[in-house]
Amino acid sequence: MTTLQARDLVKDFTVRNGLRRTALRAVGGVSFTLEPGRTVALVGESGSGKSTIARMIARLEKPTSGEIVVAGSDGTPVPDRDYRHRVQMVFQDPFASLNPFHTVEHHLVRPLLLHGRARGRAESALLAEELLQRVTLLPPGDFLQRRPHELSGGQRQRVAIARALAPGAEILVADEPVSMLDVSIRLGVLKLLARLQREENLAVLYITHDLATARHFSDEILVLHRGRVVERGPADAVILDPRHPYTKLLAAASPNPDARGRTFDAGRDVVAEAGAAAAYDHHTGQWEGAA
Ligand SMILES: Nc1ncnc2c1ncn2[C@@H]1O[C@H](COP(=O)(O)OP(=O)(O)OP(=O)(O)O)[C@@H](O)[C@H]1O
Repeated sequence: MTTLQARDLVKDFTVRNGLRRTALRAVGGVSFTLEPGRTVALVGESGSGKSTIARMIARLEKPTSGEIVVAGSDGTPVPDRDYRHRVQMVFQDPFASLNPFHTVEHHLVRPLLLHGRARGRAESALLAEELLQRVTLLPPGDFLQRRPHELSGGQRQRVAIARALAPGAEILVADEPVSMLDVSIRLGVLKLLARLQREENLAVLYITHDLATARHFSDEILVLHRGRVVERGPADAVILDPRHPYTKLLAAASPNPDARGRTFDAGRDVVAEAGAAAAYDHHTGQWEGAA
């Protein structure tokens, strides 16, 4: 099985400010490990650097410094050409990530052939059916010839997950995979990811701004603020007993009681605590009163 280590990842972007160009540090030294059968959640507000980390893991963006090492079960790094088989991404927008002109079968057969998982049409058609079974689009025969506009948002996201699995992925990076779906179908897609992680021993990086689902669907949580990890630990501990003022603030601001941890139990005290702790000094980059 495959393990991924992100070590001290840094990403700087150059941004134009009128005529001037300035450097923006989107990710400032983030490290974590993705292991088979475990989910790590990256949580943080918009702009905290979550997607940039996902894009670096998926090799859509090059780190400014730091490294990402993917190793097989014997601990040796996998060759570069294997990286893309093993590490795949599920994007936020299932409407944009599928090609409206192609059938579901095409979306699955293409990576199967491209990554050498199937030889020829018959084998790839069979494997495409198997992939649809794994993401519970049943019976597969009902879905193979459909085009994206003939699917619901949840069904599209299942196709996107099946496509990510097609190359033989063992590490899935899911970047806000349900935030664009109807609330009523979000849970189904998250449960599917959890089942795949459990039954197929996948390593999952779950990126979200939703603390409640991070708590329920991950083993470890990393809280990101301005590109840095301000708190990390076992999911329940981070949500139920947050130490860092920023985590407390996020938890207190969450509309979902499940994510509020002590706030949910202790009512106004912790909200007040979070409010008082929300003193971020933009000049020093420090949080006042951090525990
Ligand atoms: N290509 C880019 N060029 C310049 N700046 C960028 C680029 N991509 C991201 N940024 C900046 O890097 C910072 C982190 O952005 P990122 O998209 O990683 O955050 P995020 O936590 O994923 O936010 P969201 O939830 O809104 O996607 C932001 O300030 C963003 O404006």
